[in-house]
Amino acid sequence: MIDNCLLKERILVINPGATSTKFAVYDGETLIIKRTVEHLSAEINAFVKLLDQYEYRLRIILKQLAAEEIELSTLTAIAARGGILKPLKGGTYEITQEMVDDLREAKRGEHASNLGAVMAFGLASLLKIPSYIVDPVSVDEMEPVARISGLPDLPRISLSHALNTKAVARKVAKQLGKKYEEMNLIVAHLGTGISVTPHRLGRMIDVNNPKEEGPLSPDRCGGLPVGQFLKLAASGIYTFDELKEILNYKGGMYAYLGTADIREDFSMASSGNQQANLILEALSYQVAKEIGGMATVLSGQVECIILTGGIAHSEPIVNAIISRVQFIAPVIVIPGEEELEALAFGTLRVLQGEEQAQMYSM
Ligand SMILES: Nc1ncnc2c1ncn2[C@@H]1O[C@H](COP(=O)(O)OP(=O)(O)OP(=O)(O)O)[C@@H](O)[C@H]1O
Ligand SMILES: CCCC(=O)O
Repeated sequence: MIDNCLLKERILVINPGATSTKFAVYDGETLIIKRTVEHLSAEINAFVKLLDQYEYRLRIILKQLAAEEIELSTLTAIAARGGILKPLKGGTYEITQEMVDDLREAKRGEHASNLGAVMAFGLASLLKIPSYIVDPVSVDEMEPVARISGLPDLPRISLSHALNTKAVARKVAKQLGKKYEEMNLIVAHLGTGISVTPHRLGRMIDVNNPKEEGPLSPDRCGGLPVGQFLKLAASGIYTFDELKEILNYKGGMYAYLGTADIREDFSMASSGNQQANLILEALSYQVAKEIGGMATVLSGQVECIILTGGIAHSEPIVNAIISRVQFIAPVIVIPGEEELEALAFGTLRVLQGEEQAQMYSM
């Protein structure tokens, strides 16, 4: 039964992705609507900068809410996936003008999620209601030792799928009758980017930043042989921007096979494409290797390994990873992501006074 006081809050949740905008409306903990609007690449690519998509994406949401007869005046808060902000510990943060300014400037880099807080704040300001982000991609709970890279000028950076990672970790802890803050576990988020995180007693104490480390993913290179990359960068074949695009959007599986959709790779492999087969094998091999490394971060004290994200729908990939890592700990598979729910629940915890919203400041 739903607690009556939960019904007082109606939250609009916004999660902008690279090629889609997902949004939902929750009454308390109850999902009212959930929609994913896929954007045509011709439309999205027409915008020079990511933040230029603000009105285009917001208009789509408003049109859909009107079609569903959800009055904007009934909303009591807006939640959005937080972007590449300054390093923050996990939790729910009130969106402020300062946060929006940082995201607009993309001081720490561009990412589709940078749009989330900007859209939420813009609409919430008009409606005179609060807006929040939860566990943004820049959650940084790394131990000092994990920050060391090998070159003082280049510290390792904590960027990850923190929102989904923490949400599934909490969910599994609950299923096991424990608290997230009492467990040691590893979460591998297998999406368009891949991040593998060891969680110690509720903190993400290390992680591979998918933009520059770890396994190859559908469209990111992950870690590269750095000497060879240096020669490539100095060769003049590519401009700086082209190299950046390769690292972030045209690397990984896409670079080898021309698609970031793993289902297409499987159909190529099943029609006899040996390269497709090898790259699929490499993906599970590299994910397993990363999980093994993160198990050492937890000194082998791993209660469970969670596989999540879109690729966790793929049985062959999941089975290949499990066969290599099951000696470490039991593996639990939670395909897809729970980001909209995590945003709604994180916001609800604040609105109901269970948790205090943290303030973002430089
Ligand atoms: N049902 C499915 N079966 C197999 N693979 C799937 C399925 N759904 C999605 N995928 C694969 O998952 C990958 C995308 O994962 P996901 O949708 O989690 O990424 P995203 O949300 O775009 O990015 P990210 O998770 O990095 O923020 C793609 O390679 C896609 O082919
Ligand atoms: C920026 C961290 C998450 C991702 O790679 O998409």
